[in-house]
Amino acid sequence: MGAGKTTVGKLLARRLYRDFIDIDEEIEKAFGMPIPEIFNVYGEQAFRDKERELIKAFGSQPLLVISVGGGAFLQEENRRNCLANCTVLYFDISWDSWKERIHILTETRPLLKDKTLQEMEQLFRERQSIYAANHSEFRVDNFEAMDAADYLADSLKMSWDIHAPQP
Ligand SMILES: Nc1ncnc2c1ncn2[C@@H]1O[C@H](COP(=O)(O)OP(=O)(O)O)[C@@H](O)[C@H]1O
Ligand SMILES: O=C(O)C1=C[C@@H](OP(=O)(O)O)[C@@H](O)[C@H](O)C1
Ligand SMILES: [Mg+2]
Repeated sequence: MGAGKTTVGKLLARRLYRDFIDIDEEIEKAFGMPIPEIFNVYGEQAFRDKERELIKAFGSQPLLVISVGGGAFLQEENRRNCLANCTVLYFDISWDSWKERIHILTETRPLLKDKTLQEMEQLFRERQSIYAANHSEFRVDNFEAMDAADYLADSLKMSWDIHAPQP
């Protein structure tokens, strides 16, 4: 969480002339309230169930750029659906860079609320092996959001050119 998936995803979609879907935003629309409130009122499991349902629905639609929340890949079904139907880009960020962003994340990410820095680091490191299930990794540390979107759009276009079926 906080690696820039939503921010960069939105910009990338524009560069690729595709619609952008943020699964968290869709979950908020479905419950009619922001994520911290969903966690408070309905609990994390209800959030995860809706997340799974929406990833399955949007993930099978073509020509979208989709941002999923940082916890989505903890569910095997989400990993399976995304890897089968989508090109999965992992936004990798170093602990040192991420640490600098924590203060802008804590209000809106319930999983970071009331955690010590040490507990956050543990969560951060535990999750890295789960994110190894991807098609391509992108180290975000040294990129401004616009530059990240430019870089990813160019890389994707180049790989589509290379892998396009020959006439
Ligand atoms: N490349 C970047 N450089 C610096 N700050 C960024 C970058 N990408 C996103 N941010 C900032 O980090 C915060 C989290 O970004 P967000 O796109 O919501 O991440 P995610 O969807 O991965 O949780 C936002 O305040 C955003 O403005
Ligand atoms: O990592 C997580 O478990 C979560 C990440 C958040 O999305 P971002 O990765 O977009 O912050 C959001 O889905 C929710 O707060 C839970
Ligand atoms: Mg996001």
